[in-house]
Amino acid sequence: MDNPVIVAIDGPSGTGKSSTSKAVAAKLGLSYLDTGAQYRAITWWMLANGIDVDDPAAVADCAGKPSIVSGTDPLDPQISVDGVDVTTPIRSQQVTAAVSAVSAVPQVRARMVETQRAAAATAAAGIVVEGRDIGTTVLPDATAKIFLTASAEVRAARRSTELKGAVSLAATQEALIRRDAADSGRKTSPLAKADDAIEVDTSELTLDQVVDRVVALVEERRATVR
Ligand SMILES: Nc1ncnc2c1ncn2[C@@H]1O[C@H](COP(=O)(O)OP(=O)(O)OP(=O)(O)O)[C@@H](O)[C@H]1O
Ligand SMILES: Nc1ccn([C@@H]2O[C@H](COP(=O)(O)O)[C@@H](O)[C@H]2O)c(=O)n1
Repeated sequence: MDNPVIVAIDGPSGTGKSSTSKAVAAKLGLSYLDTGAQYRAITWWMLANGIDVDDPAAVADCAGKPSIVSGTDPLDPQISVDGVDVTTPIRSQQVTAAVSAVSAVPQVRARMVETQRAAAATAAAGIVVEGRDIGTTVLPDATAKIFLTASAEVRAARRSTELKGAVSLAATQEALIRRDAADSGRKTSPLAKADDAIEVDTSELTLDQVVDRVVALVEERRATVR
C-alpha cells in the first residue's frame, strides 16, 4: 500500500487556500483540515466568553479550555466548539478582526499544532492541510508543499464578490493587508513560505486551473517519494 500523502498548502488571506485544498483533497480522495477554522473557533470561544483578545496573558490562561472538534471531509467541512456547530459564526467580521491577536499567542499555537499533527498522523489515505505555517512548522516533512499567492487587488476583489459588496473594496483590501502583516510579523511560527515549497501565483488563474496545477504537483512529488 502507498504511504499516506501529506499536502501542506499555505499562503496569505484570500489566495484561494480553502477552495483549492478542498477540491484537491476531493479529487485525490484525501482528508482535509482547515487550520484557519481552528484558530477562528478558539477566537469565537474567547469572544463568547468575554475574554479580552488583546490581552495575551488572558488568552494564554484559557487556551486549553474549549474543546474543538474539526471535521476532515472536504465535501462537508464542519467545526464545533464544546459541542456547538460554529462552522458559520466563525466567519463573522468580529472573529476575522480578532483572530490574528489570538493566533499569535504561543499557548494557543502549541495546542492547535498538536491537534493538527494528530489529524495528519491518523488520516489513512493522507490529508491536505491548509494554513499559514503548515509547511514550515506543523508538517515540515509533508510530501508536497504549496505556497499560494495573489495580488492584494485580486484577493480583495474576490473577497468583495463573496461578501456581495457588503463592505467596500478598499476596506476589504485594507483588512486583508492588515491581517497578513499581523500574521507575518508574529514571533511564533509566522505566515511564511517554506524553503522547499512551490509557489503558485493564482492572480491570473481560474480556480480549476489552480486545482489542476496543485494536483499535478502532488502527483509529481508522490511519484518521486514512492
Ligand atoms: N483562482 C481563483 N479565481 C477566482 N476566484 C477564486 C480563486 N480561488 C479562490 N477564489 C475565490 O476567492 C475567495 C477566497 O478564496 P478562499 O476562501 O479559498 O481563500 P483563502 O486563502 O482560504 O482565504 P482565507 O485565508 O481568508 O481563509 C473565495 O470567494 C473563492 O471562491
Ligand atoms: N496555520 C494557521 C492558520 C490560520 N492562522 C490564523 O487564523 C486566521 C484565520 O485563517 P483563515 O485561513 O481562516 O483566514 C489567520 O489570519 C491567522 O491569524 C494561523 O495563525 N495559522
